Amino acid sequence: MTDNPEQEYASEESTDDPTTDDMLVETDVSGSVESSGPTMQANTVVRAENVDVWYNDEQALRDISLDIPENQVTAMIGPSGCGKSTFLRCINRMNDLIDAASVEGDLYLRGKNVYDDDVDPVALRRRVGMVFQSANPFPKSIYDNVAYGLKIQNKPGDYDEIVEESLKRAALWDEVNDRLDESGLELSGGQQQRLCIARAIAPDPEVILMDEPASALDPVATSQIEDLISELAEEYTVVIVTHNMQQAARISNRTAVFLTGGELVEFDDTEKIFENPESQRVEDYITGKFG
Ligand SMILES: Nc1ncnc2c1ncn2[C@@H]1O[C@H](COP(=O)(O)OP(=O)(O)OP(=O)(O)O)[C@@H](O)[C@H]1O
Repeated sequence: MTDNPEQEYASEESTDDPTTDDMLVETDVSGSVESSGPTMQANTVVRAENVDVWYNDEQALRDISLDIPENQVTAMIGPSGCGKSTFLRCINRMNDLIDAASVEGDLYLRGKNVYDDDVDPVALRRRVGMVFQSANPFPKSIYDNVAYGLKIQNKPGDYDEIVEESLKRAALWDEVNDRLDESGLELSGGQQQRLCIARAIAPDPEVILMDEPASALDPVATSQIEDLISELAEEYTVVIVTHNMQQAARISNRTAVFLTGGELVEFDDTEKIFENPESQRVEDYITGKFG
C-alpha cells in the first residue's frame, strides 16, 4: 500500500505472477453483457451506478452513474479536485492501492461488477489498461517495455509480431524499429508516452484509461497523441481525463463534466456539451466563468 498508486501499479505489473485463479477471474471479468449485472445497451462497456468514493472522511465522488460506450473516446473534464482521476481509478480498481480510499456503489465491466469478491484486480487491469500523465517507461529496452506484460503473463504468441503491431498502433514503430534494444528512457517525452501506450496496448485490453496523457508534452507531441487517441478508439474503448477543454472537444465523442464536490453534472455527446449544455453550471465552466 502506498500514497503513490502509479508507482504501486507499475511494480505490481512488473512482479505479477499470474495464477490459474487469475485466469479464471479474467474470463469472468470479460464475460458476456448478460453475465451477472444489469441489462445494458449492447455498446456499453463500462457502467457506473451510484458510485461514491471517500478518502477517509472526505467524499471525493457523489452518486456517479454513467455508461461508457464501446469504441468511442469518452472525456472527463472539470476543475481541479472534482474527482476525475478518482473516477478513472475506480474503473480498474487502482483506488484499491490507496489506503485512505473506499468505494461504494457498482461498477460494471461488460456486465460484471468489478468490485465483486471473485474479481482479481490484477486480472482486471490486464483488461483495462492505463496510461498516466507522466510517461513512466521501465528502465528496459524499447522491446522489453512493450513485451514485458506478455512475458510475465506467459502469454502465448509471437512476441516480435505483437511488439511490432503494438508499436505501429502507438504510431512509434517508424521512429524506433531500428533501435528496439535501446533503453526506453532514451526516447523523447512524447515518444516515451507513445511507448507507454504501446505497452498498454500489447496485452490487448478492452478499455484504455488515460489520465491527462498529453499534459506534460509540447504542442507537436500533444497533437501526435491526440491523433493517436482518435485512431485507438477504432479498436478500443478510450476514457481520458483532461484539463484541456479544447482537447476534449477535438478528440472525444462523449464528455462527462464533473464539478466541485465530486458531482457528475452533465454527460452527453461532446458537441452538445460544448455547444448547448443543459446545465448553467456547465455552461459557466465551459465558457471559463469559473474553474
Ligand atoms: N490519495 C489521496 N488521498 C487523499 N485524498 C485524495 C487522494 N487523491 C485525491 N484525493 C482528493 O480527492 C479529491 C478528488 O481528487 P482527484 O485527483 O480525483 O481530482 P481531479 O479532478 O482528478 O483533480 P486534478 O484535475 O487536479 O487532477 C480531491 O479533493 C483530492 O484532494
